[in-house]
Amino acid sequence: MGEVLLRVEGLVAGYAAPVAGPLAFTLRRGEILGLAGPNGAGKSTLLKALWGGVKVFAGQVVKPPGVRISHQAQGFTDLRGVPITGRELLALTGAPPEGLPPWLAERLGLRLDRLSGGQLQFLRLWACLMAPADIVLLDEPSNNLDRAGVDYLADWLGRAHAEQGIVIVSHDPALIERVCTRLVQVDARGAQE
Ligand SMILES: Nc1ncnc2c1ncn2[C@@H]1O[C@H](COP(=O)(O)OP(=O)(O)OP(=O)(O)O)[C@@H](O)[C@H]1O
Repeated sequence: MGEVLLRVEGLVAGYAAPVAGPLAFTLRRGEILGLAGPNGAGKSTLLKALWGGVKVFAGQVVKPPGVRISHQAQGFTDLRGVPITGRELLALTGAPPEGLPPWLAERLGLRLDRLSGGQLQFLRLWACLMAPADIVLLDEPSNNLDRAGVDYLADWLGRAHAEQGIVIVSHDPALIERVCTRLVQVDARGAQE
């Protein structure tokens, strides 16, 4: 069993008021954990709480010292007006381009606003997934991706995650089924492993 990267205990999170939890799970290196549940159950909020992006009302998130987290949020912090290329975006997060699908590798020299929505989504995912982080949090990674993109992502996750612990929120049951080593159900009444 891999080293424990994250221990989540009785986590209740939200904004002005609590909206999600309690959630409890342990994440180890080499695991891909899926957070599943209906719309509005609080999956994205709980994911953000894992790195401190929303308010924690109860419980705790325990990480060993020095553990680094990378988070790919739903939606996009709009960099398309900024004159940087895909290659420069990867350099910003420390993600190597080696291993990118050919249909994206050949466009790395283009400005971000020259990429399609799906190409940009895959690039953002790669920038997050391949950054030097121990824990990777992915919120709806298959949004905007076509079948080839989802297949490439799923194959990559299936092969290359031994060094990391990954948490995925997704409405794509096929992706969850294919890549997750474990599932945690989130619902309005609470969430427990
Ligand atoms: N910035 C915010 N401020 C206040 N409430 C919010 C905010 N973002 C989300 N919420 C509320 O928190 C609750 C949980 O939302 P969240 O997006 O975490 O659920 P989810 O399970 O990820 O939903 P979905 O599957 O639809 O993406 C919802 O009731 C939502 O309206």
